Amino acid sequence: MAPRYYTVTWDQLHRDSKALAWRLLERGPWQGIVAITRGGLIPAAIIARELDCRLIESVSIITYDWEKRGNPHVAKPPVAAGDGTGWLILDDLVDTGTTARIIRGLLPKAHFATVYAKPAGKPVVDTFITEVSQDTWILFPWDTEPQFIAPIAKSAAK
Ligand SMILES: O=P(O)(O)OC[C@H]1O[C@H](OP(=O)(O)OP(=O)(O)O)[C@H](O)[C@@H]1O
Ligand code: HPA
Ligand SMILES: [Mg+2]
Repeated sequence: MAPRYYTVTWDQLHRDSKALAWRLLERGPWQGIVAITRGGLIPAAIIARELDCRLIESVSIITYDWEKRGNPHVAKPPVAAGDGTGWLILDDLVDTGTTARIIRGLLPKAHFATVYAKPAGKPVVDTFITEVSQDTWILFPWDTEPQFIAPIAKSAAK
């Protein structure tokens, strides 16, 4: 288990993805978007809407089984983006940078952007919005649900 968690709500993810879209607008125009499944799909949908981009390619790179990192495996390479010239690659976050390095190898000329970044991944991402510390695990809204939490007075008394 990670020492600390950073919980991201749907509202916050929407706001942060729109903030990323503003930054990326200045860097365009874009031929199309490459979404890294699965985590990149929702930021990619939000940003595609803001940038008025309708051409979406997907790449499937499997690196983690929950918090456990394994050997990265490209389950689906890009087919439509050439060497990446003019294309925008989107993922939810960059952590160790492993996934980013693989996608950069596949699409060396593309611009790589994420909503969140940890320090080890910053050198391999071109644009991001929010940085969290390396020992923080980001909990995305699709991994959580609202639930009862004990009042502070009760939990502090233990
Ligand atoms: O910088 P890294 O250390 O490579 O970590 C970042 C990657 O890990 C997560 O994907 P994951 O492999 O968990 O797959 P998922 O998107 O399908 O959940 C996340 O969505 C990034 O793609
Ligand atoms: O902090 C994280 N949160 C969710 N998925 C991840 N995959 C790598 N790091 C993370
Ligand atoms: Mg992913």
